Amino acid sequence: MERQVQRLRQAFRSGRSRPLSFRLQQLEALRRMVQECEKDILASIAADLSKSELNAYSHEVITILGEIDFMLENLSELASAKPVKKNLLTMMDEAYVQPEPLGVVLIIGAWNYPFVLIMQPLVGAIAAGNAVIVKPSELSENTAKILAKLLPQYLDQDLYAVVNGGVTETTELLKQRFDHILYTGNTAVGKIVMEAASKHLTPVTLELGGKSPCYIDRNCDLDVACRRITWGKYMNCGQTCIAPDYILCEASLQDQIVQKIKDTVKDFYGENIKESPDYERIINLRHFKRLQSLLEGQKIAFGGETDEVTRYIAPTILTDVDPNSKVMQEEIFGPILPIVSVKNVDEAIEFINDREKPLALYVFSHNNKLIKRVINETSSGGVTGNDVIMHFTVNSLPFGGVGASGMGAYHGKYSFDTFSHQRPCLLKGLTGESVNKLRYPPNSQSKLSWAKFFLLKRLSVGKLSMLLLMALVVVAAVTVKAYLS
Ligand SMILES: NC(=O)c1ccc[n+]([C@@H]2O[C@H](COP(=O)([O-])OP(=O)(O)OC[C@H]3O[C@@H](n4cnc5c(N)ncnc54)[C@H](O)[C@@H]3O)[C@@H](O)[C@H]2O)c1
Ligand SMILES: CCCCCCCCCC=O
Repeated sequence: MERQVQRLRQAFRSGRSRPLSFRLQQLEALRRMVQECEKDILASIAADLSKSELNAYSHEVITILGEIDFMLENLSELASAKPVKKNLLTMMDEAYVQPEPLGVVLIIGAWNYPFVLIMQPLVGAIAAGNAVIVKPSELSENTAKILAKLLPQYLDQDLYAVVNGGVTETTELLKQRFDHILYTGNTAVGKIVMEAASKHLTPVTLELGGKSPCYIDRNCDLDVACRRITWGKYMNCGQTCIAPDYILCEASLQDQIVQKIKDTVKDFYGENIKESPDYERIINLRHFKRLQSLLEGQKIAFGGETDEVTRYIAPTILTDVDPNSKVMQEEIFGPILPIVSVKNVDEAIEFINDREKPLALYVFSHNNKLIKRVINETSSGGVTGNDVIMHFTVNSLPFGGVGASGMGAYHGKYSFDTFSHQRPCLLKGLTGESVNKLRYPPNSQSKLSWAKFFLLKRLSVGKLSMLLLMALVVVAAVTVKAYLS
């Protein structure tokens, strides 16, 4: 591992990854890879998650093609130096922020969207000019293998590498020195990653999980709300980091919600859900058993059927759920949807604020003021009002958690920024020593007064030019008057 990281660092130091032309060429190669190898990529995702290839395309490949296109279109603007406002002392100088690559970065992905969670940060890291090691999840082994096979065929091999493996390999990898680590996965491992990174003072982006609440207001189109929730909850068999984890609503809405979700499940997946190409399976036996145990002692209003051999768990709804029960203590990450009753929106807000900050928050209501109130009085990684999941798809929005659901963000411009250092640059000339005397010893009261004038007066360059122009006009008027008289 050490040698591999060193090899990448050497290639980074050669400066090869920096020119925009090189970055664009690598991003184009990445796009070619996705297009030319689409069949193999889809087959791998499909095999890992018992997913149809159509769903593999719409859940994962579309996002990546969109992200690559965004970077290709916007890279030159993102990477350009941004001039900044100056003060009176620096008005003759050049001041700007120059984004620069961080160096060698590590991207660790999770299994539930195994292609997106490696490729989307990789696009940002390449765009920002870094060397990159990606470590796909060992649980989605087919996608891990295809990434290890394809990426070196399309990308510069000295700058970009794939390391496959499980805990042992990742632990070894984390001993190395990186310039940034972006990790996606559960909170417990997030802490391990952060601790390892701290040994080298390496900054981290942690894309973690949590229980994302979904509040349904009485004043709401329940048909639409339930259709959207059904889609977001049972997509990928509930194994989505921003799936609505549980519903909060007034007790009187509970039965209607159950009925409407039940009807939608039938519309989406048919009478025999097991036969539906759109309904996935649980990733492994450990997660299957964990999910089964969450059903124990619960009132199952819908679903609940399980099949260990195929790791099938039916779309399930639990009603009258006790907030202290096990299903409400951990992120569900499966197709089980508890409904917890609250008296009103005040109680919903209190319920959310009594718990860790979630990765996503959903509110359904016709009342925009109520939606805004819930947003203003709670905190979460992201929010979608009157829908679920969709904020993930807008790459002009930063995607990430807050508090226990993570730190930092990526997607689009935010990926570029995450993998860049915003370097402040001030370029002065070698003249102007008379003004500089103000800061050289010996200090005096009068120097301090001048320094205060120059540094604290809220005089922008614009205002100063206006003042100079006015002074010029006055001088010209006086001169003309003197000439005429
Ligand atoms: N915020 C997001 O974007 C996002 C996206 C997907 C998943 N998630 C969250 O991830 C969780 C599910 O993922 P998971 O953790 O089961 O995925 P996982 O098991 O694939 O683990 C994630 C990564 O951590 C590595 N890893 C596991 N144990 C390790 C250890 N002891 N030391 C070092 N590395 C280790 C794995 O090899 C893998 O690459 C859920 O909580 C979900 O909400 C978050
Ligand atoms: C069109 C919907 C795409 C949804 C992709 C969701 C990815 C979530 C990543 C976290 O698990």
